[in-house]
Amino acid sequence: MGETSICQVRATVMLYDDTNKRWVPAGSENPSFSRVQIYHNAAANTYRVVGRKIQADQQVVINCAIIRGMKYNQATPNFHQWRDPKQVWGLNFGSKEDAAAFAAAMMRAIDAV
Ligand SMILES: CC(=O)N[C@@H](Cc1ccccc1Cl)C(=O)N1CCC[C@]12C=C[C@@H]1CC[C@@H](C(=O)N3CCC[C@@H]4C=C[C@H]5CC[C@@H](C(=O)O)N5C(=O)[C@H]43)N1C2=O
Repeated sequence: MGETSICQVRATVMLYDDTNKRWVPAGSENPSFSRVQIYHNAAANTYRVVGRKIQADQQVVINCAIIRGMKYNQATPNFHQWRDPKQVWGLNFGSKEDAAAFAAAMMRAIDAV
């Protein structure tokens, strides 16, 4: 057990390719939706963002720790982004409601770690 999901949304997970200054879909060439969740490990009080492709292979396309002091940027109502030590992640949400729910859970997690 160990981890509980505190939110689940649909989003296309993007990575910023700093070399070519462009966003690329995580996990494959063509953008497609993933089920993105925030997991909480109560024992360790850690949180992470995990996303799996919704289509067949359930490929994990993001597995990113939420760290203290992380800045979560709600660039538009549908596109939010943040930096981890290695790269910049972007989420293109399926709906503004999903975006708002994810942002609320993300900001709770950032405040809690
Ligand atoms: C200080 C810092 O780190 N700043 C970061 C942001 C940040 C601030 C604070 C805390 C954390 C972070 Cl991460 C920063 O500015 N970053 C992070 C890497 C990329 C970027 C740099 C330049 C470009 C210019 C344009 C802008 C951009 O990317 N978009 C505009 C807003 C939504 C727009 C929406 C969707 C995506 C889907 C594809 C592309 C498109 O719509 O076709 N696109 C966009 O074009 C998207 N950029 C960025 O966000």
